[in-house]
Amino acid sequence: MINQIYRLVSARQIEVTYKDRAISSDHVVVRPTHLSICAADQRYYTGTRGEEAMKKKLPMALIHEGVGEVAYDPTGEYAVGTKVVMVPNTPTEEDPYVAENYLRSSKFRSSGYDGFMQDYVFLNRDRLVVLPEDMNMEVAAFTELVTIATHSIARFERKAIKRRGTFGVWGDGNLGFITCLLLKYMYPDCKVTIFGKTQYKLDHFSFVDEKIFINEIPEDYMVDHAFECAGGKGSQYAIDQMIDHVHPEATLCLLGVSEYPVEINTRMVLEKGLTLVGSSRSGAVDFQKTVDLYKAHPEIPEYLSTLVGYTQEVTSVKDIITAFESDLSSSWGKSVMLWKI
Ligand SMILES: NC(=O)C1=CN([C@@H]2O[C@H](COP(=O)(O)OP(=O)(O)OC[C@H]3O[C@@H](n4cnc5c(N)ncnc54)[C@H](OP(=O)(O)O)[C@@H]3O)[C@@H](O)[C@H]2O)C=CC1
Ligand SMILES: O=C(CO)[C@H](O)[C@H](O)COP(=O)(O)O
Ligand SMILES: [Zn+2]
Repeated sequence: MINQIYRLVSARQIEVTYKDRAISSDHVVVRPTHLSICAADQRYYTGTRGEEAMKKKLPMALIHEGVGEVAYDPTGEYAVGTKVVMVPNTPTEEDPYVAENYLRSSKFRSSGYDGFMQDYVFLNRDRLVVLPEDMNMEVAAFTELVTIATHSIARFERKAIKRRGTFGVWGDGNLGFITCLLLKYMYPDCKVTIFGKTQYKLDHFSFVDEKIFINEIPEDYMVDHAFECAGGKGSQYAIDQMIDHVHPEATLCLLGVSEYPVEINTRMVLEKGLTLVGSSRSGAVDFQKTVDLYKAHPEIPEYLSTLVGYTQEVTSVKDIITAFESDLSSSWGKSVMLWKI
């Protein structure tokens, strides 16, 4: 069949390409219905990802956060119309120690490989997770971002010392919101503090124990462990404060992506015996865990609906451009494309 793929060819320029795809029993064909824009997509769309990466990875279809409905499964394992979340990472080998999202051989959609902006997505059958039938699909669209927090907390759990009294999360945006929320559910007895910059953003964090402006942190305020969800230029400032405001032997989980190397106060990392744990992307197991969490706690998707910031019906390339441009000027939440192209 002929599939249409909507590829970014240079900054702010998207073109349609046509690709002939053979249907095989290895693949499930999914029709995307709701696609959500990630900060990483915006770095490619605006060209701020850096000249070298743009040259190396383009042209490619953007978007690695998305859900859809099964359009065809040659084996009949999935019924037509089944609502699924799509896993953007495609591993090509297995390793007994290294997770699929850290294997250099893995192919990650919208980072050198075509993302979900296509008429149909051909997925290996272990690259989709069935969603509850009554799931809010605008929320489900950014499940991939939720899996980033799921994955990072799982790494934290394996690597940190066992004290779990207080957590600090730096970054009052999407990932900070999700990380605070999951911490509250995974460690119900712990105190979670959000460290942010903007009152109206912090107002959305109704479920945390404390909200603190980053320029008003009391000198003696300490947490057991900290998560960095700021990214960009904010990463360095956040990591600096995290180092100052954690107890000795804390674990600092780093999630924010920065285009430039950030300076870290290694003297204090050494003196306090801190563990820095970086996390990038996620794997199929994190998607299954996240969907299980949605099912066990239906309040989680309800809280997450606070993050649906902007929705755009997409029936043309012009609508895709509108969605990306509007996302750039949106001050809160995720932008979701209702994929009807
Ligand atoms: N590791 C991974 O696999 C993934 C990483 N990411 C990355 O995570 C980062 C956050 O993404 P997302 O939440 O969607 O982006 P947002 O822009 O929604 O959130 C970032 C928030 O952090 C705030 N901020 C900036 N500096 C600081 C600071 N020093 N202390 C506290 N808060 C600060 C920003 O405020 P303001 O806007 O006012 O500056 C903003 O509200 C990005 O870099 C993104 O690329 C995303 C997905 C996966
Ligand atoms: O958003 C992400 C995962 O959800 C990652 O930050 C993103 O995949 C990083 O990739 P790239 O190197 O292409 O920016
Ligand atoms: Zn992303």
